[in-house]
Amino acid sequence: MKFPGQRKHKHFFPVEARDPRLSELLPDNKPVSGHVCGIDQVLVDIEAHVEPEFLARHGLSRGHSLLLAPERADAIYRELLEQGLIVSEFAGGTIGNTLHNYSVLADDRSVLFGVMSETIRVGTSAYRYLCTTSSRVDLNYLQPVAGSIGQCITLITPDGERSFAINKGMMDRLSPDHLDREQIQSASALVLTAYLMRCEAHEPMADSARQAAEWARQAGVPVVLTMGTRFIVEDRRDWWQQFIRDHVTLVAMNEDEGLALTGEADPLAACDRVLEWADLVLCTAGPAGLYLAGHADEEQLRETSRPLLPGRIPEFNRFEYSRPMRRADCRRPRRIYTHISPYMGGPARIKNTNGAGDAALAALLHDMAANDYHRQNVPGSAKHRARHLTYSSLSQVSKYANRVSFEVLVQHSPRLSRGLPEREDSLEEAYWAGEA
Ligand SMILES: Nc1ncnc2c1ncn2[C@@H]1O[C@H](COP(=O)(O)OP(=O)(O)OP(=O)(O)O)[C@@H](O)[C@H]1O
Ligand SMILES: O=c1[nH]cnc2c1ncn2[C@@H]1O[C@H](CO)[C@@H](O)[C@H]1O
Repeated sequence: MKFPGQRKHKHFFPVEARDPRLSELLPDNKPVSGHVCGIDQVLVDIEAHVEPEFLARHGLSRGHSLLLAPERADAIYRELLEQGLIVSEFAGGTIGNTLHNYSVLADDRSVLFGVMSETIRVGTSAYRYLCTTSSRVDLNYLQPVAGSIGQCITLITPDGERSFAINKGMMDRLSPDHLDREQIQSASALVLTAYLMRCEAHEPMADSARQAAEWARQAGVPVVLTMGTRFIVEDRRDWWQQFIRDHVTLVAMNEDEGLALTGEADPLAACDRVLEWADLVLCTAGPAGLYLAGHADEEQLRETSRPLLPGRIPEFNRFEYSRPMRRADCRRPRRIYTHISPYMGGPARIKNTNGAGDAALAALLHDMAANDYHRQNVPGSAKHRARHLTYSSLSQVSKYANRVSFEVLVQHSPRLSRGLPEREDSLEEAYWAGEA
Protein backbone atom coordinates (compact mmCIF):
# COMPACT_ATOMS: atom_id res chain seq x y z
CA MET A 1 0.00 0.00 0.00
CA LYS A 2 1.34 3.40 -0.95
CA PHE A 3 0.34 6.46 0.92
CA PRO A 4 -2.46 8.39 -0.81
CA GLY A 5 -0.79 10.79 -3.15
CA GLN A 6 2.24 8.46 -3.19
CA ARG A 7 5.24 10.76 -3.38
CA LYS A 8 8.78 10.17 -2.15
CA HIS A 9 9.63 7.39 0.29
CA LYS A 10 8.91 9.46 3.32
CA HIS A 11 5.36 9.61 2.04
CA PHE A 12 4.90 5.89 2.34
CA PHE A 13 3.49 4.62 5.58
CA PRO A 14 6.22 4.46 8.17
CA VAL A 15 5.07 1.02 9.29
CA GLU A 16 8.52 -0.57 9.11
CA ALA A 17 9.95 2.16 11.33
CA ARG A 18 7.34 1.86 14.01
CA ASP A 19 7.88 1.45 17.71
CA PRO A 20 9.69 -1.93 18.25
CA ARG A 21 7.38 -2.66 21.17
CA LEU A 22 4.61 -3.09 18.67
CA SER A 23 6.29 -6.23 17.38
CA GLU A 24 4.95 -7.97 20.48
CA LEU A 25 1.48 -7.23 19.26
CA LEU A 26 2.19 -8.15 15.67
CA PRO A 27 4.91 -10.81 16.03
CA ASP A 28 6.21 -11.17 12.47
CA ASN A 29 6.36 -7.39 12.16
CA LYS A 30 5.10 -7.52 8.59
CA PRO A 31 2.55 -4.89 7.67
CA VAL A 32 -0.97 -6.34 7.49
CA SER A 33 -2.15 -5.75 3.96
CA GLY A 34 -5.66 -4.74 2.97
CA HIS A 35 -7.79 -4.78 -0.15
CA VAL A 36 -11.05 -3.44 -1.54
CA CYS A 37 -13.74 -5.58 -3.20
CA GLY A 38 -16.17 -4.72 -5.99
CA ILE A 39 -18.86 -6.31 -8.15
CA ASP A 40 -19.22 -5.38 -11.80
CA GLN A 41 -20.92 -6.29 -15.02
CA VAL A 42 -17.69 -7.33 -16.71
CA LEU A 43 -17.52 -5.58 -20.07
CA VAL A 44 -15.16 -3.97 -22.55
CA ASP A 45 -15.51 -0.39 -23.78
CA ILE A 46 -15.40 -0.19 -27.57
CA GLU A 47 -14.72 3.47 -28.17
CA ALA A 48 -15.67 5.40 -31.31
CA HIS A 49 -16.04 9.09 -32.11
CA VAL A 50 -19.28 9.95 -33.94
CA GLU A 51 -21.53 12.87 -34.87
CA PRO A 52 -24.86 13.38 -33.03
CA GLU A 53 -26.58 12.24 -36.23
CA PHE A 54 -25.17 8.72 -35.63
CA LEU A 55 -26.87 8.54 -32.22
CA ALA A 56 -30.18 9.76 -33.64
CA ARG A 57 -30.08 7.28 -36.54
CA HIS A 58 -29.56 4.35 -34.18
CA GLY A 59 -32.18 5.54 -31.69
CA LEU A 60 -29.58 6.15 -28.94
CA SER A 61 -29.93 8.83 -26.33
CA ARG A 62 -27.11 11.25 -25.51
CA GLY A 63 -25.39 10.62 -22.17
CA HIS A 64 -27.43 7.48 -21.52
CA SER A 65 -26.30 3.86 -21.08
CA LEU A 66 -28.82 1.76 -23.03
CA LEU A 67 -29.14 -2.02 -23.09
CA LEU A 68 -29.65 -3.16 -26.69
CA ALA A 69 -30.81 -6.40 -28.28
CA PRO A 70 -27.73 -8.22 -29.65
CA GLU A 71 -28.78 -7.69 -33.32
CA ARG A 72 -29.05 -3.93 -32.81
CA ALA A 73 -25.70 -3.72 -31.06
CA ASP A 74 -24.13 -5.84 -33.83
CA ALA A 75 -25.47 -3.49 -36.51
CA ILE A 76 -23.88 -0.51 -34.75
CA TYR A 77 -20.62 -2.38 -34.25
CA ARG A 78 -20.48 -3.42 -37.95
CA GLU A 79 -21.12 0.13 -39.14
CA LEU A 80 -18.36 1.50 -36.87
CA LEU A 81 -15.99 -1.20 -38.08
CA GLU A 82 -16.75 -0.63 -41.76
CA GLN A 83 -16.21 3.12 -41.41
CA GLY A 84 -12.97 2.63 -39.44
CA LEU A 85 -14.36 4.62 -36.48
CA ILE A 86 -13.31 2.30 -33.63
CA VAL A 87 -10.34 3.77 -31.80
CA SER A 88 -9.89 1.24 -29.00
CA GLU A 89 -11.26 -1.79 -27.18
CA PHE A 90 -10.37 -1.60 -23.54
CA ALA A 91 -11.52 -3.13 -20.27
CA GLY A 92 -14.36 -0.96 -18.89
CA GLY A 93 -17.25 -1.18 -16.44
CA THR A 94 -17.72 1.47 -13.83
CA ILE A 95 -16.53 -0.73 -10.95
CA GLY A 96 -13.83 -2.46 -13.02
CA ASN A 97 -12.44 1.01 -13.82
CA THR A 98 -12.63 2.09 -10.20
CA LEU A 99 -10.83 -1.02 -8.90
CA HIS A 100 -8.18 -0.81 -11.60
CA ASN A 101 -7.53 2.86 -10.78
CA TYR A 102 -7.50 2.12 -7.07
CA SER A 103 -4.88 -0.61 -7.63
CA VAL A 104 -2.74 1.67 -9.80
CA LEU A 105 -2.90 4.54 -7.30
CA ALA A 106 -2.44 2.48 -4.14
CA ASP A 107 -0.17 -0.15 -5.71
CA ASP A 108 -2.38 -2.53 -3.82
CA ARG A 109 -4.76 -5.41 -4.30
CA SER A 110 -8.41 -5.18 -5.21
CA VAL A 111 -10.80 -8.08 -5.79
CA LEU A 112 -13.30 -8.10 -8.65
CA PHE A 113 -16.43 -10.28 -8.60
CA GLY A 114 -18.12 -10.79 -11.97
CA VAL A 115 -18.11 -13.24 -14.86
CA MET A 116 -15.48 -14.24 -17.40
CA SER A 117 -15.73 -16.39 -20.53
CA GLU A 118 -14.50 -19.85 -19.63
CA THR A 119 -12.84 -20.28 -23.04
CA ILE A 120 -10.83 -17.33 -24.28
CA ARG A 121 -9.42 -16.86 -27.77
CA VAL A 122 -6.80 -14.26 -28.61
CA GLY A 123 -8.39 -11.01 -29.76
CA THR A 124 -11.86 -11.54 -28.24
CA SER A 125 -13.40 -9.05 -25.81
CA ALA A 126 -12.57 -11.31 -22.86
CA TYR A 127 -8.94 -11.39 -23.98
CA ARG A 128 -8.86 -7.60 -24.32
CA TYR A 129 -10.36 -7.29 -20.83
CA LEU A 130 -7.62 -9.39 -19.26
CA CYS A 131 -4.86 -7.64 -21.22
CA THR A 132 -5.89 -4.18 -20.09
CA THR A 133 -6.56 -4.76 -16.39
CA SER A 134 -3.90 -4.06 -13.75
CA SER A 135 -2.24 -7.20 -12.41
CA ARG A 136 -3.04 -5.85 -8.92
CA VAL A 137 -6.75 -6.48 -9.60
CA ASP A 138 -7.34 -10.04 -8.39
CA LEU A 139 -9.41 -11.82 -11.07
CA ASN A 140 -9.23 -15.24 -9.43
CA TYR A 141 -12.75 -15.05 -8.07
CA LEU A 142 -14.45 -14.42 -11.44
CA GLN A 143 -17.22 -16.87 -12.30
CA PRO A 144 -16.54 -18.82 -15.53
CA VAL A 145 -19.46 -18.63 -18.02
CA ALA A 146 -20.07 -20.39 -21.34
CA GLY A 147 -20.41 -17.24 -23.40
CA SER A 148 -19.27 -13.69 -23.93
CA ILE A 149 -18.69 -10.89 -21.43
CA GLY A 150 -20.47 -7.58 -22.16
CA GLN A 151 -19.56 -5.03 -24.79
CA CYS A 152 -20.14 -1.35 -24.13
CA ILE A 153 -20.03 0.64 -27.36
CA THR A 154 -18.85 4.02 -26.10
CA LEU A 155 -19.83 6.75 -28.53
CA ILE A 156 -18.09 10.06 -27.99
CA THR A 157 -19.70 13.07 -29.66
CA PRO A 158 -17.76 16.28 -30.47
CA ASP A 159 -18.96 17.91 -27.21
CA GLY A 160 -16.92 15.25 -25.27
CA GLU A 161 -20.10 13.58 -23.91
CA ARG A 162 -20.24 9.78 -23.93
CA SER A 163 -23.28 7.64 -24.73
CA PHE A 164 -23.23 3.91 -24.13
CA ALA A 165 -24.89 1.12 -26.14
CA ILE A 166 -24.58 -2.19 -24.34
CA ASN A 167 -24.58 -5.70 -25.69
CA LYS A 168 -24.79 -7.45 -22.36
CA GLY A 169 -23.70 -10.99 -23.22
CA MET A 170 -23.52 -12.93 -19.93
CA MET A 171 -22.43 -10.02 -17.77
CA ASP A 172 -25.44 -10.32 -15.40
CA ARG A 173 -25.00 -14.04 -14.65
CA LEU A 174 -22.88 -13.63 -11.53
CA SER A 175 -24.45 -15.85 -8.90
CA PRO A 176 -24.13 -15.36 -5.13
CA ASP A 177 -22.24 -18.71 -4.96
CA HIS A 178 -19.31 -17.03 -6.68
CA LEU A 179 -18.92 -14.33 -4.06
CA ASP A 180 -16.35 -14.87 -1.35
CA ARG A 181 -17.66 -13.94 2.05
CA GLU A 182 -14.25 -13.90 3.70
CA GLN A 183 -12.82 -11.51 1.10
CA ILE A 184 -15.78 -9.17 1.40
CA GLN A 185 -15.84 -9.16 5.18
CA SER A 186 -12.10 -8.44 5.45
CA ALA A 187 -12.12 -5.65 2.84
CA SER A 188 -11.64 -1.93 3.47
CA ALA A 189 -14.70 -1.28 1.28
CA LEU A 190 -17.22 -3.03 -0.98
CA VAL A 191 -17.96 -1.08 -4.17
CA LEU A 192 -21.25 -1.50 -6.05
CA THR A 193 -22.99 0.35 -8.88
CA ALA A 194 -26.65 1.09 -9.53
CA TYR A 195 -26.21 -0.62 -12.93
CA LEU A 196 -26.15 -4.00 -11.12
CA MET A 197 -29.88 -3.67 -10.42
CA ARG A 198 -30.63 -3.38 -14.14
CA CYS A 199 -30.46 -7.14 -14.76
CA GLU A 200 -33.51 -9.12 -15.90
CA ALA A 201 -35.70 -10.76 -13.27
CA HIS A 202 -34.31 -14.25 -13.96
CA GLU A 203 -30.67 -13.13 -13.72
CA PRO A 204 -28.83 -13.35 -10.39
CA MET A 205 -26.75 -10.13 -10.46
CA ALA A 206 -29.09 -8.05 -8.26
CA ASP A 207 -29.26 -10.83 -5.65
CA SER A 208 -25.47 -11.08 -5.67
CA ALA A 209 -25.17 -7.34 -5.03
CA ARG A 210 -27.65 -7.52 -2.14
CA GLN A 211 -25.93 -10.56 -0.64
CA ALA A 212 -22.52 -8.88 -0.77
CA ALA A 213 -23.92 -5.67 0.76
CA GLU A 214 -25.47 -7.67 3.58
CA TRP A 215 -22.19 -9.47 4.39
CA ALA A 216 -20.34 -6.16 4.31
CA ARG A 217 -22.86 -4.60 6.68
CA GLN A 218 -22.55 -7.49 9.14
CA ALA A 219 -18.77 -7.01 9.26
CA GLY A 220 -18.86 -3.19 9.42
CA VAL A 221 -17.24 -2.89 5.96
CA PRO A 222 -18.22 0.40 4.25
CA VAL A 223 -20.55 -0.14 1.27
CA VAL A 224 -19.96 2.28 -1.60
CA LEU A 225 -22.59 2.87 -4.29
CA THR A 226 -21.92 4.73 -7.55
CA MET A 227 -25.09 5.86 -9.25
CA GLY A 228 -24.39 4.92 -12.93
CA THR A 229 -26.49 7.41 -14.91
CA ARG A 230 -29.42 9.61 -13.99
CA PHE A 231 -31.84 7.56 -16.09
CA ILE A 232 -31.46 4.54 -13.82
CA VAL A 233 -32.08 6.65 -10.73
CA GLU A 234 -34.97 8.68 -12.17
CA ASP A 235 -37.07 5.58 -12.81
CA ARG A 236 -37.06 4.52 -9.16
CA ARG A 237 -36.12 7.45 -6.95
CA ASP A 238 -37.87 6.21 -3.79
CA TRP A 239 -36.53 2.73 -4.23
CA TRP A 240 -32.94 4.03 -4.43
CA GLN A 241 -33.38 6.26 -1.42
CA GLN A 242 -34.49 3.23 0.59
CA PHE A 243 -31.67 1.08 -0.79
CA ILE A 244 -29.16 3.71 0.33
CA ARG A 245 -30.73 3.91 3.81
CA ASP A 246 -30.58 0.14 4.17
CA HIS A 247 -27.17 -0.65 2.71
CA VAL A 248 -24.93 2.25 1.81
CA THR A 249 -22.16 4.12 3.64
CA LEU A 250 -20.84 6.25 0.76
CA VAL A 251 -22.74 7.49 -2.30
CA ALA A 252 -20.78 8.63 -5.38
CA MET A 253 -22.72 10.55 -8.04
CA ASN A 254 -22.49 13.41 -10.49
CA GLU A 255 -24.77 16.42 -10.32
CA ASP A 256 -27.33 14.95 -12.76
CA GLU A 257 -27.60 11.78 -10.72
CA GLY A 258 -27.81 13.93 -7.58
CA LEU A 259 -30.77 15.78 -9.08
CA ALA A 260 -32.44 12.52 -10.09
CA LEU A 261 -31.95 11.06 -6.60
CA THR A 262 -32.88 14.06 -4.47
CA GLY A 263 -34.75 16.54 -6.67
CA GLU A 264 -32.06 19.15 -5.89
CA ALA A 265 -30.22 20.67 -8.87
CA ASP A 266 -27.65 22.37 -6.67
CA PRO A 267 -24.90 19.79 -5.95
CA LEU A 268 -24.33 21.02 -2.38
CA ALA A 269 -28.05 20.81 -1.58
CA ALA A 270 -28.17 17.35 -3.20
CA CYS A 271 -25.25 16.20 -1.02
CA ASP A 272 -27.00 17.55 2.05
CA ARG A 273 -30.10 15.55 1.20
CA VAL A 274 -28.10 12.35 0.68
CA LEU A 275 -26.60 12.76 4.16
CA GLU A 276 -30.07 11.99 5.52
CA TRP A 277 -29.54 8.41 4.28
CA ALA A 278 -25.78 7.81 3.98
CA ASP A 279 -22.66 8.73 5.95
CA LEU A 280 -20.55 10.26 3.21
CA VAL A 281 -21.18 11.57 -0.32
CA LEU A 282 -19.04 12.51 -3.30
CA CYS A 283 -20.68 14.64 -5.99
CA THR A 284 -18.66 15.46 -9.12
CA ALA A 285 -19.93 18.41 -11.12
CA GLY A 286 -17.86 18.47 -14.35
CA PRO A 287 -16.37 21.94 -14.97
CA ALA A 288 -17.65 23.06 -11.53
CA GLY A 289 -15.30 20.60 -9.79
CA LEU A 290 -16.50 18.38 -6.97
CA TYR A 291 -18.16 18.37 -3.56
CA LEU A 292 -17.67 16.04 -0.62
CA ALA A 293 -19.98 15.97 2.37
CA GLY A 294 -20.01 13.85 5.51
CA HIS A 295 -20.32 13.75 9.28
CA ALA A 296 -17.87 14.34 12.11
CA ASP A 297 -18.25 14.29 15.86
CA GLU A 298 -18.41 17.77 17.36
CA GLU A 299 -15.27 17.02 19.40
CA GLN A 300 -13.34 16.09 16.27
CA LEU A 301 -14.21 19.16 14.20
CA ARG A 302 -11.33 21.12 12.72
CA GLU A 303 -11.81 24.57 11.24
CA THR A 304 -10.49 25.47 7.85
CA SER A 305 -7.89 28.14 7.29
CA ARG A 306 -9.24 28.85 3.80
CA PRO A 307 -11.80 31.57 3.07
CA LEU A 308 -15.34 30.53 3.96
CA LEU A 309 -17.46 29.87 0.88
CA PRO A 310 -20.99 31.06 0.09
CA GLY A 311 -23.61 28.63 -1.20
CA ARG A 312 -26.98 27.07 -0.42
CA ILE A 313 -25.44 26.37 2.99
CA PRO A 314 -23.57 29.57 3.90
CA GLU A 315 -19.92 29.06 4.94
CA PHE A 316 -20.41 25.39 4.23
CA ASN A 317 -16.69 24.60 4.21
CA ARG A 318 -16.01 25.82 7.77
CA PHE A 319 -15.08 22.34 9.05
CA GLU A 320 -13.54 20.94 5.88
CA TYR A 321 -10.29 20.11 7.72
CA SER A 322 -12.17 17.42 9.72
CA ARG A 323 -11.94 13.73 8.90
CA PRO A 324 -15.33 12.20 8.06
CA MET A 325 -16.92 9.56 10.32
CA ARG A 326 -19.97 7.35 10.24
CA ARG A 327 -22.90 9.19 11.75
CA ALA A 328 -23.42 6.28 14.17
CA ASP A 329 -19.82 6.66 15.42
CA CYS A 330 -20.40 10.31 16.39
CA ARG A 331 -21.66 11.24 19.84
CA ARG A 332 -22.83 14.60 18.51
CA PRO A 333 -22.82 14.38 14.71
CA ARG A 334 -22.21 17.55 12.69
CA ARG A 335 -22.30 17.79 8.91
CA ILE A 336 -19.11 18.81 7.13
CA TYR A 337 -18.71 19.86 3.49
CA THR A 338 -16.03 20.88 1.04
CA HIS A 339 -15.80 22.01 -2.56
CA ILE A 340 -12.90 22.21 -4.98
CA SER A 341 -12.66 23.62 -8.49
CA PRO A 342 -11.03 21.50 -11.22
CA TYR A 343 -7.29 20.97 -10.77
CA MET A 344 -5.41 23.71 -12.64
CA GLY A 345 -8.77 24.79 -14.12
CA GLY A 346 -8.98 21.49 -16.03
CA PRO A 347 -6.95 20.34 -19.03
CA ALA A 348 -6.57 22.76 -21.94
CA ARG A 349 -8.51 20.41 -24.18
CA ILE A 350 -10.93 17.70 -23.11
CA LYS A 351 -11.52 15.00 -25.71
CA ASN A 352 -13.80 12.98 -23.52
CA THR A 353 -14.83 12.98 -19.87
CA ASN A 354 -15.52 9.26 -19.70
CA GLY A 355 -14.49 7.87 -16.32
CA ALA A 356 -13.49 11.16 -14.68
CA GLY A 357 -16.05 10.57 -11.93
CA ASP A 358 -14.94 6.95 -11.37
CA ALA A 359 -11.40 8.26 -10.99
CA ALA A 360 -12.38 10.67 -8.21
CA LEU A 361 -13.99 7.75 -6.39
CA ALA A 362 -10.84 5.61 -6.77
CA ALA A 363 -8.85 8.33 -4.99
CA LEU A 364 -11.38 8.52 -2.16
CA LEU A 365 -11.28 4.72 -1.81
CA HIS A 366 -7.51 4.87 -1.65
CA ASP A 367 -7.69 7.29 1.26
CA MET A 368 -10.29 5.11 3.02
CA ALA A 369 -8.21 1.95 2.53
CA ALA A 370 -5.09 3.79 3.72
CA ASN A 371 -6.93 4.67 6.90
CA ASP A 372 -7.81 1.03 7.52
CA TYR A 373 -4.28 -0.05 6.73
CA HIS A 374 -2.84 2.48 9.13
CA ARG A 375 -5.31 1.50 11.87
CA GLN A 376 -4.32 -2.15 11.55
CA ASN A 377 -0.57 -1.53 11.40
CA VAL A 378 -0.20 1.30 13.87
CA PRO A 379 -3.08 0.51 16.20
CA GLY A 380 -2.04 2.86 19.00
CA SER A 381 -1.82 5.91 16.76
CA ALA A 382 -3.59 9.03 17.94
CA LYS A 383 -5.16 9.19 14.50
CA HIS A 384 -7.48 6.35 15.49
CA ARG A 385 -8.71 7.51 18.87
CA ALA A 386 -11.99 8.22 17.17
CA ARG A 387 -13.19 5.98 14.35
CA HIS A 388 -12.85 7.90 11.06
CA LEU A 389 -13.70 6.78 7.54
CA THR A 390 -10.69 8.41 5.85
CA TYR A 391 -7.05 9.00 6.66
CA SER A 392 -7.07 12.61 5.48
CA SER A 393 -9.40 15.54 5.99
CA LEU A 394 -12.37 16.08 3.69
CA SER A 395 -10.47 18.98 2.15
CA GLN A 396 -7.33 16.95 1.38
CA VAL A 397 -9.34 14.06 -0.03
CA SER A 398 -11.10 16.48 -2.38
CA LYS A 399 -7.73 17.74 -3.66
CA TYR A 400 -6.55 14.22 -4.27
CA ALA A 401 -9.80 13.13 -5.97
CA ASN A 402 -9.75 16.17 -8.18
CA ARG A 403 -6.14 15.57 -9.14
CA VAL A 404 -6.88 11.99 -10.14
CA SER A 405 -9.88 13.07 -12.28
CA PHE A 406 -7.56 15.49 -14.04
CA GLU A 407 -5.14 12.63 -14.76
CA VAL A 408 -7.92 10.58 -16.39
CA LEU A 409 -8.87 13.58 -18.51
CA VAL A 410 -5.30 14.13 -19.70
CA GLN A 411 -4.67 10.41 -20.26
CA HIS A 412 -7.90 10.29 -22.35
CA SER A 413 -8.89 6.96 -20.87
CA PRO A 414 -11.14 5.91 -17.96
CA ARG A 415 -8.34 3.58 -16.77
CA LEU A 416 -5.09 5.10 -15.61
CA SER A 417 -2.11 3.68 -17.44
CA ARG A 418 0.20 5.10 -14.77
CA GLY A 419 -0.11 6.61 -11.29
CA LEU A 420 0.39 10.23 -10.38
CA PRO A 421 3.77 11.93 -10.83
CA GLU A 422 6.23 11.36 -7.98
CA ARG A 423 6.15 14.89 -6.67
CA GLU A 424 3.95 17.88 -7.09
CA ASP A 425 3.09 21.01 -5.25
CA SER A 426 -0.61 20.53 -4.67
CA LEU A 427 -0.06 17.96 -1.90
CA GLU A 428 2.90 19.30 -0.03
CA GLU A 429 4.49 19.09 3.38
CA ALA A 430 1.51 20.21 5.45
CA TYR A 431 -0.35 17.18 4.15
CA TRP A 432 2.29 14.73 5.25
CA ALA A 433 2.69 16.44 8.57
CA GLY A 434 -1.02 15.67 9.08
CA GLU A 435 -2.16 19.25 9.57
CA ALA A 436 -5.19 18.98 7.36
N1 LIG B 1 -15.15 20.26 -18.53
C1 LIG B 1 -14.36 20.08 -17.48
N2 LIG B 1 -13.45 21.01 -17.11
C2 LIG B 1 -12.64 20.83 -16.06
N3 LIG B 1 -12.68 19.74 -15.26
C3 LIG B 1 -13.56 18.78 -15.55
C4 LIG B 1 -14.45 18.89 -16.68
N4 LIG B 1 -15.20 17.78 -16.71
C5 LIG B 1 -14.80 17.02 -15.66
N5 LIG B 1 -13.82 17.61 -14.96
C6 LIG B 1 -13.14 17.09 -13.75
O1 LIG B 1 -13.48 15.72 -13.60
C7 LIG B 1 -14.27 15.49 -12.41
C8 LIG B 1 -15.37 14.48 -12.67
O2 LIG B 1 -16.11 14.88 -13.80
P1 LIG B 1 -17.65 14.59 -14.08
O3 LIG B 1 -18.50 15.28 -13.10
O4 LIG B 1 -17.83 14.90 -15.52
O5 LIG B 1 -17.72 13.02 -13.82
P2 LIG B 1 -18.88 11.98 -14.22
O6 LIG B 1 -19.97 12.65 -14.97
O7 LIG B 1 -19.23 11.25 -12.97
O8 LIG B 1 -18.05 11.01 -15.18
P3 LIG B 1 -18.19 9.43 -15.46
O9 LIG B 1 -19.59 9.01 -15.11
O10 LIG B 1 -17.88 9.29 -16.92
O11 LIG B 1 -17.14 8.76 -14.62
C9 LIG B 1 -14.78 16.87 -12.03
O12 LIG B 1 -14.99 16.94 -10.62
C10 LIG B 1 -13.64 17.79 -12.49
O13 LIG B 1 -12.57 17.78 -11.55
O1 LIG C 1 -24.48 -0.93 -17.69
C1 LIG C 1 -23.31 -0.71 -17.34
N1 LIG C 1 -22.71 -1.48 -16.37
C2 LIG C 1 -21.44 -1.28 -15.93
N2 LIG C 1 -20.66 -0.30 -16.41
C3 LIG C 1 -21.19 0.52 -17.38
C4 LIG C 1 -22.50 0.36 -17.87
N3 LIG C 1 -22.73 1.33 -18.81
C5 LIG C 1 -21.59 2.06 -18.88
N4 LIG C 1 -20.66 1.58 -18.02
C6 LIG C 1 -19.28 2.03 -17.80
O2 LIG C 1 -19.22 3.32 -17.23
C7 LIG C 1 -17.86 3.72 -17.39
C8 LIG C 1 -17.72 5.21 -17.16
O3 LIG C 1 -18.18 5.55 -15.91
C9 LIG C 1 -17.49 3.28 -18.81
O4 LIG C 1 -16.13 2.92 -18.89
C10 LIG C 1 -18.45 2.11 -19.08
O5 LIG C 1 -17.78 0.88 -19.26
